[in-house]
Amino acid sequence: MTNFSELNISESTLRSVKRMGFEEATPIQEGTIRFAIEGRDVLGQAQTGTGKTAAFGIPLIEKIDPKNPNIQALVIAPTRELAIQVSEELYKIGYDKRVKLLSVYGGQEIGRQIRALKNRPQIIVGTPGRIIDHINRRTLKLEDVQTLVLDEADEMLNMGFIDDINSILENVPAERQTLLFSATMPPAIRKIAETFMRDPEIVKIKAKELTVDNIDQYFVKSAEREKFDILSRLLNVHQPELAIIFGRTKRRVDELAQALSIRGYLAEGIHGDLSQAKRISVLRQFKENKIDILVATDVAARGLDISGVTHVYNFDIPQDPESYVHRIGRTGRAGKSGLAVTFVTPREMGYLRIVEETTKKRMTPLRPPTSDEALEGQQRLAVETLEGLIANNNLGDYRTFAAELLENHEAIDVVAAALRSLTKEPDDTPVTITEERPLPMRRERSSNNRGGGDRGRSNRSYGGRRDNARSGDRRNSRREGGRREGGRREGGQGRSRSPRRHED
Ligand SMILES: Nc1ncnc2c1ncn2[C@@H]1O[C@H](COP(=O)(O)OP(=O)(O)OP(=O)(O)O)[C@@H](O)[C@H]1O
Ligand SMILES: [Mg+2]
Repeated sequence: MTNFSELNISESTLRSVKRMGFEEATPIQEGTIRFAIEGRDVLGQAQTGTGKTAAFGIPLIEKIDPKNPNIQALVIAPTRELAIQVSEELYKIGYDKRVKLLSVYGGQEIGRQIRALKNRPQIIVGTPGRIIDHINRRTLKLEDVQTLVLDEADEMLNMGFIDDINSILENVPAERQTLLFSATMPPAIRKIAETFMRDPEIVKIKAKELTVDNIDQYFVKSAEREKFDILSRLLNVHQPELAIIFGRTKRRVDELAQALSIRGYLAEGIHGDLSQAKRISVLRQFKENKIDILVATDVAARGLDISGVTHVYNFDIPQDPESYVHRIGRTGRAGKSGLAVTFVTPREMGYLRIVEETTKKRMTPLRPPTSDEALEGQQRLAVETLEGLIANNNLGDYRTFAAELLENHEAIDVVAAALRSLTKEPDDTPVTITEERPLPMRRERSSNNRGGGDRGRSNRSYGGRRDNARSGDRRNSRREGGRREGGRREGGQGRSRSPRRHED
């Protein structure tokens, strides 16, 4: 591990990085920052959640000349959410240097952007379509751009932005530095590198697997129509602090989000058909923990960095392994642990094997919890809640009523009733989930070389218990509109929690 101070970074940026809580550079940062600061073109590949944003963000900020009021750097990101996220991170890195930046993306009123552009930002972060729009309107002057960044390059290709990128590049000086970052490196990215970059330094953080080790990966084989009930039970057993559920289509996302809400979970969906304001507000609620579950399509969640996502559920198995890597990469970020569960219908098992071959990691089969186990998960949560309240020793007047109850009833009945009132019992309210057609049949490949890195654990029945044991800092008061207040840490000390409610 390298300290940032060994990377030839200015004092002001060092201060910012320190303020952001970064102690040491991650491998991709260590590998790329030096070259990028020297002015070399860099192609960086590293697993999801390993700090690629700062890997280009730090050298980019370093290169900005504060006295030059022109646009000196252009960062292209595939989606609005990512453009916002990247610009927020760049803002933090450039804070001490007082770098001016602006993000431009579709859906935002263009007139406002044009006015903001007149404030002379030095860095532009934007989505391809809107950048081109501004180029055509001549509201974006790119003659002075010295650094060009393509973030999430693989996704931009998937989204068919190649022509847009080509035409943006025609408007950026040829004498420039190009930084390209991606979590996966399909051949098309290499081709881009050959076309757009000058003798790039290729920094590939070798990982045994494409996915990080701190994500436990499971799969559930299930008929399409049983998926939702299994999902609800899993949620009750796992009790995720923050979860993202991926669906294959927009309709799927809408239906899932609604069905989960009907069953009493704090869930919202995001996908490309929602207005930009709605998407941003849903994301904000999720980041602020006002909702527990984000239901999303691939595109809507790509690259999002939301700290504290503990669980990812692939309600539909993704069509290609790269999407799988990106999806589950929303958890297990910055060294934290995470859990991923992929639903797969029997016909789709071939896809699962292809994912495993690509990630070189086997998924552990997960037995769907029974409804009794799901109930037990909720009961355990109620027990923890009570224990937390007791540990807090803040029961004041309740003692009088407790004594009254105990005079008339058996102690065990009183406690059982208290637990029952705190337990979210299985909810069978009918919901509508339209059946999705399975992916086209794909024959399973031979499985004799399936990397068995995970084999030793495959007899574990399911992830719930284990996860229960480590989720000491999850919140307990969900879904109950504030009835739950206490909780217990793994080690037994209680601590208070503020009640939460669904704020719509
Ligand atoms: N050196 C560091 N020390 C601690 N945390 C860091 C460091 N660098 C980045 N982080 C944090 O790690 C998280 C993940 O970083 P980032 O979003 O840049 O990952 P990424 O590699 O771009 O992932 P993805 O492939 O999913 O886009 C962020 O919250 C970021 O602030
Ligand atoms: Mg990223």
